[in-house]
Amino acid sequence: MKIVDESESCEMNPIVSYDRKGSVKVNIQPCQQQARTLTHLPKRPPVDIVFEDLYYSVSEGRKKKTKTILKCVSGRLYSGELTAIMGPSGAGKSTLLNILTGYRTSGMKGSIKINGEERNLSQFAKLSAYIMQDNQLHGNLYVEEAMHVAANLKLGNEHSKEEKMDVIQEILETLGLQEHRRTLTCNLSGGQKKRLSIALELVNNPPIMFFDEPTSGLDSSSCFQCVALLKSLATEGRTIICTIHQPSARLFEMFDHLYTLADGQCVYQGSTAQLVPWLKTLNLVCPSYHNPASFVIEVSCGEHGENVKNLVAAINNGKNDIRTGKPFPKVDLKALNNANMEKQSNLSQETDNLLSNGDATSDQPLSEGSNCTNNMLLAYATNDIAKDSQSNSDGKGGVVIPVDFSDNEKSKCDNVSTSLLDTSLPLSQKRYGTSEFNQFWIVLKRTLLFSRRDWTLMYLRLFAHILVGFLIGALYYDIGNDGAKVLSNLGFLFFNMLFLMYTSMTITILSFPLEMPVLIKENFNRWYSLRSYYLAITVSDIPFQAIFCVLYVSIVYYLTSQPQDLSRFGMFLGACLLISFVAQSVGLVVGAAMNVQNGVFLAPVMSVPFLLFSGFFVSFDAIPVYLRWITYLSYIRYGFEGTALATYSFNRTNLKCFQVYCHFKDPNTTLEELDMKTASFELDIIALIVIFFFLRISAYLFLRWKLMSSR
Ligand SMILES: Nc1ncnc2c1ncn2[C@@H]1O[C@H](COP(=O)(O)OP(=O)(O)OP(=O)(O)O)[C@@H](O)[C@H]1O
Repeated sequence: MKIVDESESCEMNPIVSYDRKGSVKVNIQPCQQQARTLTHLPKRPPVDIVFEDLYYSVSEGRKKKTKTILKCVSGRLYSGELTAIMGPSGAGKSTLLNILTGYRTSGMKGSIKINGEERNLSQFAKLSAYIMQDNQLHGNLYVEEAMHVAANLKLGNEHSKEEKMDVIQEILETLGLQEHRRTLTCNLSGGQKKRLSIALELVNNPPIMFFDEPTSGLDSSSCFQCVALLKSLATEGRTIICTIHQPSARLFEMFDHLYTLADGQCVYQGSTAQLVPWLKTLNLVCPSYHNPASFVIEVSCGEHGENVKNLVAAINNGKNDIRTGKPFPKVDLKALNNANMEKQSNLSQETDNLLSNGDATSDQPLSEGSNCTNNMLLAYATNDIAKDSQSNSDGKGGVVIPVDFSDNEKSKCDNVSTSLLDTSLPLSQKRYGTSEFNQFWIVLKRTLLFSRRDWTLMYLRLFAHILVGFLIGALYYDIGNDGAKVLSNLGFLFFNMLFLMYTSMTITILSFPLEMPVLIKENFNRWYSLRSYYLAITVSDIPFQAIFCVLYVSIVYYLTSQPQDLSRFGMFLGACLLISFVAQSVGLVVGAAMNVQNGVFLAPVMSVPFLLFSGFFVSFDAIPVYLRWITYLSYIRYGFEGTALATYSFNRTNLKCFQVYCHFKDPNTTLEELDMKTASFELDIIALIVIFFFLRISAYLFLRWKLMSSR
């Protein structure tokens, strides 16, 4: 008999035995899943993280009141261990994770050490990967393609194609994604997406991996698979840190190390196995059959009384570490409670005094140069117990809590295999896995692949340009050489600008807002530089827009009987193409600077003044002097002027006249009427090119700013 539990891919081995009476007993024992190791991955060093007195605050509200989120927490996260950061909602788990990853840096004080050295953010970024909560994947890629993109970007040209294939193959097999390699990412289940997110980051074997709520949205079986995967990554010598809400007892047991936060302070740090015994020493008895993870959250929420202060003090706000095989720090509970009560009453008075002065709040920031110990006074004034533990630890407050923070000895899991890892931290690693040109090329190919996959939009654009082209051609049919229909022809020229402007602009407004979450993740995890990404994205749509524009212009130019002269057609087309590209750039700027709602509203509205001052509605002379500067900014004006000059300037012969009198028979009359007699086509083109580059650079700067401000 063989029972296969597919959900966990683990065979169950039945052991059949017979008792004395001859009846059959079947014991089903779950087999140990064969731990697969990733052998093809590049070797990386094991990394331990120690953080001390981490303080983080944000400004809030109109009065810019400071809100303290992390209150001088300390902790240690070791390689080879799977660490869970737990705590009630709003305790500061994600904030701590964001700070440890280096994703958040402003407003933070304290020290973070990597293998005993102060963290160098740039160096650290090369060693770590941050897998965010929402998987942030490109839905239009097959699993295999997504892996190839990651491998090409992260492993660069130093590894051959075969080596990359081996790495991809091995990771996909290890993570159980091999059979889904030809599945589109958008069709993967939640658990598979999570595994793919991990697989993508595993390509360059980061020794530290951070996960924000890796089990959120997964069923219990997928949760188990996910945590089992994290555990196996840790067992291979990596430092795996994840935030998790409230794991089941089964999941909880799989973690090696637990770091629990409550209201921005550490209430427990140590082995998961030691949690219950440790809490017991503080008179917090976890009932039998009660999930220890739930119990510690309940305690942190205050459901079992006011224990948070005691816990923070006992664990010295993360400076103590409760480790299996090590004696507990000594805690004099009675003295601790007395000290708390005494200080509570003293502090209500202190708090009142401080608050009545009007400038001290619980969320007071640390002043420059001050340290956490100084700040404790303020924290203290608002019932923060952290200082108590510090003063107590030196034996003056009646509570004896040995601080073993300087103790670098640690008990690693016995089953950790660090054979895959080099032990030295590489000092001169490149910032990215491959050159910026390669990054540009890979991202460009990926973007073109998206366009190929999502042909609906391309067909729509093609259809719109051809349909509108024929519609305009029919409406203004054969008017281009008719002296009596010059005003209508000018209307046609203006409509061209309008149509090309809107079709180009609306497409690009959404480019960045839709890509932003993936961009944030990939850029933060050092897949590529923003410059390479930006160039690839902005270049990728230019050929399509050019083709659509050429098609549209050819149709309308021919049907409306504009001058049948190749050079005039070239000039006309040139001005139209530039208008398209400039309008694309406007869309990119708006998309980079604003969110979707504001952008979609503002981009067309912002274009209205440029349309008004294009020279079609009011000639330059008729515009009030103080408003004339707007015409210089109006790219529509340059486009309109360019097409008008291509049509009527350059010594065009008189138009045909089928009526008694045609006022605009002479093209010069039209140019005089438009105030374009002295206008220069070359200047119009130069102005459009300058505006194009100005907008493209602005879009890049806005995007960079948005990327920074999102962190
Ligand atoms: N930029 C910010 N401005 C104001 N408050 C913030 C900001 N970022 C975080 N906070 C506050 O800090 C506290 C901790 O937030 P954080 O997201 O770290 O909590 P969490 O423990 O991860 O919660 P959850 O489990 O619900 O995700 C919350 O009260 C949150 O409102």
